[in-house]
Parts: sequence; C-alpha cells; structure tokens
Amino acid sequence: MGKTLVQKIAERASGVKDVQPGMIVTVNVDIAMMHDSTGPRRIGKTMEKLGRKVWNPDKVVLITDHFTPANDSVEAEILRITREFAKAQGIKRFHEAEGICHIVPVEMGYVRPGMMYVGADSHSTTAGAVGAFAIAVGSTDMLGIMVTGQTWIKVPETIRVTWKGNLPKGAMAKDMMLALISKMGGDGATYQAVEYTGTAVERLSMDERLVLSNMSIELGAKAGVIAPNQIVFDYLAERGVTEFDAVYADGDANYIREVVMDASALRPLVAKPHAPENVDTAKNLEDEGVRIHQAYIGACTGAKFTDLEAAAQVLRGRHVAPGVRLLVAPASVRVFRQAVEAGIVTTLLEAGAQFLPTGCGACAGLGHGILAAGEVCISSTNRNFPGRMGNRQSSVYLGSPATVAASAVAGYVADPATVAGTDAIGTEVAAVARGVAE
Ligand SMILES: CC(C)[C@H](C(=O)O)[C@@H](O)C(=O)O
Ligand code: SF4
Repeated sequence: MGKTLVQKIAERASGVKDVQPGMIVTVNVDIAMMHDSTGPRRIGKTMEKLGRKVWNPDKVVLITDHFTPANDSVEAEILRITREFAKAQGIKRFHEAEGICHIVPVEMGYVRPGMMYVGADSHSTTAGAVGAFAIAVGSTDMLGIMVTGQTWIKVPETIRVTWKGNLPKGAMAKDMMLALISKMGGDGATYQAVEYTGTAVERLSMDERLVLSNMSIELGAKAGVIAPNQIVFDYLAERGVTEFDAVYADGDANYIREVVMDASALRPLVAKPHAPENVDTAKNLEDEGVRIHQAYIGACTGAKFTDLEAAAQVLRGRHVAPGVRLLVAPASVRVFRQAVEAGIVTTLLEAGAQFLPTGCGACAGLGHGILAAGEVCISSTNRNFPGRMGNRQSSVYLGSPATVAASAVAGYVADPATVAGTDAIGTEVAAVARGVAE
C-alpha cells in the first residue's frame, strides 16, 4: 500500500521504516517556530533553570507579532523577554515586528517542501502550503523541542480533499475553506491530515495556498498539506531557495476519506457568529441586511498581498459607507511594501481605510481594532468565536477580503458582485486567486 505525503515526511524525519497512521514516532524537527505569546516568556525560565540552550539556533524562528507594538507595560515586558532570549540563544532568525509568525517563515524561504515544521501556535499548519508536514504544539512541547530538536507525533490518517473545476470570478481561497468547514464541520478532520488537490488547488497562488493550510486547523486537522508544484518552486526560487526534497503521496496511498468539492459552483461565503462552520452565502446575508460597524482586513489568513489586492479591486473608485470603519493590518512589512509599490495602499486610503501596524492586531483581540459591545464586524480573519475580537458582546462575520471590502462599501454584509459588479472585480480577482494569468 502506498503512502500519503505526511506519512512519507514522518518516515524521513523519524528514520523509522514503514511508518503507518496511528504509530507514535519521534521526529527530528527541521524548523521550530515560536512567537512572543507562546515562546520565551513561557519557556525561557525553565530553560535557564535546566541550564539548557537551544539545540540548534539556526533551526529556530522567533517572531514578535501578537504583542507588537506593545499596548501596555506588560506587553512591552514580554517583548523585552523575547528579544533577550533571541540574543542569549544566538537566534539569527529573530523577526521583530516584521510580520505574522505564519507568513514570515514562508516569505523568507525558511520553510521548504519535505520539511518537518513545528510551530507553537495553532495555525502553524499554514506551512503545509509549501509541502511541509507542519504541525502545532503547545509551549510545553516546544520546550522539549528547543532542548532536544525532537518531538513525538502520532502519525495522522489523511483525508484527501479534491477541488475540481476552477474558481469563478470573485471567489477566493477563503470561500473554498468556508465551504469545506461548513461541509465537514469544525471537528470534521480532528487529528487527521488534510491533503488538498484538484485543478482549482493546483492553480492557486502561493498566497492563496496558505489560506487552505492555515484554516485546516478550523477543521480540527493536525496538518493541511498541498503537494508543491511549479507555482511553489517559482515562489521559492524568487527567494533564492532551490535546494529541498519535495515529497509526494504515492498514487495508491491510503486515504481515510475522500471529499470532492466543486470550485466552479462556489459563491462568496460568510461565516456567521460564532463559528467558522456557521456558513451562508454573502448574497443571502446581503438580502437579510446585516449592518456592520467595522470591516477588518488582517491576520495570517487574510492580509497577504493577494488579499489587499482583492480588496483594492473592490474599493477602487468607491468609498467606505458612513458609520463604518475599515481597518487594514498587512500580514507583514514585506506585504505592506509590495502594496505601497503596487499603488494598493493609495487605493485603500482613498476609499477611507485606516492602516494599522503589521501583526496579529485585533484578530485575537490583542492589538488595535477591538470591538465595543453590540458591534458587528466583518473580518478576513479565520476565527469568530465569542469574544475573539476582544468583546464577548460583539459579533464577527468572516469572509474573503473581497467580501469584507464590499461590505465596507455597502455598510452591511454584501456580495462583492453586488458592490463592484461581477466583471469589475471578477477577472482580476479571479486571476489573482487562481495564481495564473488567464
Ligand atoms: C495566541 C496564540 C497561542 C493563538 C494560537 O495558538 O492560535 C493565536 O495565534 C490564535 O490565533 O488564536
Ligand atoms: S493573525 Fe490571528 S490567527 Fe494568525 S497567528 Fe495571529 S492571532 Fe493567530
């Protein structure tokens, strides 16, 4: 019987022959990522007590994103601890306020196909988009990894999700994931790996692939992987990365479940409060007239270059509705710079957007952009649990950046086609989303 992508990486990383789902193996970690919230402030003291150093500082990536820039003295202290840890441990891949922890390792070319990647953050599955076996661990496990360079995993079964057809105009990877989460449920892939395949996936840009892997955790998945193709290789080559060992599932690999989705039937979707699986079409909600106070374009899943570009397609020549705040927190400084160079920042500013510092921001109720009681926000982020954006009495709807932008203009949850016309946004957004020129 053939093997799945994650089975093969687990085999390589553990050195165990014939790794099967359900087996517990010890793997050597290729990259361990921590951030300001889960990293040094939680494990630094214990490492000091044990008198232990990081096993290999070159394999550690440390990011500040959750608490930067600091809002109060507690956060400032956490940032100081993080900075000092990086220095004391000789961690060169320390990125302070340069972007969100799931974006920076990809855009820096640290994470490569075939790698065993471990991150101390639930959305660490994001790195699966380059063909790595990327999993999330808690701080205690990360402490063990920091000291030994190893961790244990129970090798997951794999669900294959095939997206046939092509994304229609205006639909994005976020809509693909909302459709899938709605179909499978928030626990639909608990402790299983999801392998995404099919024509719609193969054509996705790197930015859009990241959304599939990122939001796999909203299915409860252990990992969300995509076999790397030329789009990924080109992305890596642009970063000078040409050496890696890409891994592919065998043709006769054993999948625990097959899910087939039709991309061409996809319409812009929105997750209603208070769960990503609570999905309806943007059009249905538009007909209901759900008024919004805030529109938020941010987070690891929804503020990459492609996301800002999609928002700009909708917002060009339009303005945010009176009484609505449109907040934009780019996913990284690099994204921000690219958006400046492409004129996207000007477009968004002219439409009435307010820019926030790069980082996690209001996504998890930490930075600027927290909601008041009774307020409604539509957001390009990945979670809308009660209180997620800082107030348990607020409501958060999730949509693609195109849907968020359209809603900001309308003043209520809206389908991008209604606001900008299918053709106006369609071709360009769809081409961007597909990652290839038409
Ligand atoms: C704060 C951090 C531990 C958390 C996570 O692990 O996911 C956050 O990034 C989130 O998105 O909820
Ligand atoms: S942007 Fe949001 S989802 Fe992503 S790592 Fe930060 S808090 Fe978590």
